[in-house]
Amino acid sequence: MSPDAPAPVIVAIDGPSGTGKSSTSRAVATKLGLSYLDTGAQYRAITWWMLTHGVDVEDAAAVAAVADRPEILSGTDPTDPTITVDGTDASGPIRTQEVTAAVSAVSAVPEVRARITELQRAIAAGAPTGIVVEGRDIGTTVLPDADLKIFLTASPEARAARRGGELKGNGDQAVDLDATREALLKRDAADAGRKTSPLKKADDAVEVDTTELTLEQVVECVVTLVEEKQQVR
Ligand SMILES: Nc1ncnc2c1ncn2[C@@H]1O[C@H](COP(=O)(O)OP(=O)(O)O)[C@@H](O)[C@H]1O
Ligand SMILES: Nc1ccn([C@H]2C[C@H](O)[C@@H](COP(=O)(O)OP(=O)(O)O)O2)c(=O)n1
Repeated sequence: MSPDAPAPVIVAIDGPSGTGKSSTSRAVATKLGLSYLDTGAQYRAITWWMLTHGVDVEDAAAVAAVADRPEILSGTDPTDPTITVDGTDASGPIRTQEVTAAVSAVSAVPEVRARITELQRAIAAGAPTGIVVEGRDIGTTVLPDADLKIFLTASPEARAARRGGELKGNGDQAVDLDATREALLKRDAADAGRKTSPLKKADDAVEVDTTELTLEQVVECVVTLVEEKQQVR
């Protein structure tokens, strides 16, 4: 790195499902020329591997025993994020309902978290200009020294409507918003209730309630906060 290149900036964005973490993180990273890491995709990828290898995802010991087996690679270009498992593109299969229903159980297993956390820290340390990392425990556990921590929230109704919009976009005509809302809340409860590294706002995170904000407004807000941090460094 040249002597006057700015130090890499590390941004952690956490929050429950449907609060806008992925869309916000990708847009902020693109605008600021940073790398991007979707840690939920990594937990989904290891869950998909468990399901396709016949591992009982409710059996924590069985999951722990093979947690180091899958090779998970994340591409960190925010305009084209990729994920492969043992060399196979997993971007489609990790979004199925089957994986969504199993991911909280798999990601609660400490050996899974240790493995994935190590990958995440290595990726963040290797990002040349810095990185936006989004998930549930980035500000609290993975990158506690991040330059900026954001915790996104939104009402369950707004989050269900956003997810419902995505399902409709995928061709699903009969989206039941109540069922979507219940499924989101159930996953939030599992993610916030687990022992190891639960979903939680870091004490020094800035909380942004996105219920009444457009995506553009949220992105603008986070970009401004990153730029403020960069100026004082
Ligand atoms: N502030 C917002 N207002 C309206 N829709 C939004 C907003 N932020 C995100 N969305 C939309 O909501 C959906 C879920 O957003 P996403 O970024 O995947 O959330 P998360 O990563 O927190 O689960 C996407 O379709 C996205 O375009
Ligand atoms: N840092 C993280 C990121 C995700 N997880 C787990 C818990 C989440 O329910 C799943 C899926 O995360 P993902 O961000 O893909 O979820 P949604 O986009 O909200 O559907 O992974 C986690 O335990 N820790």
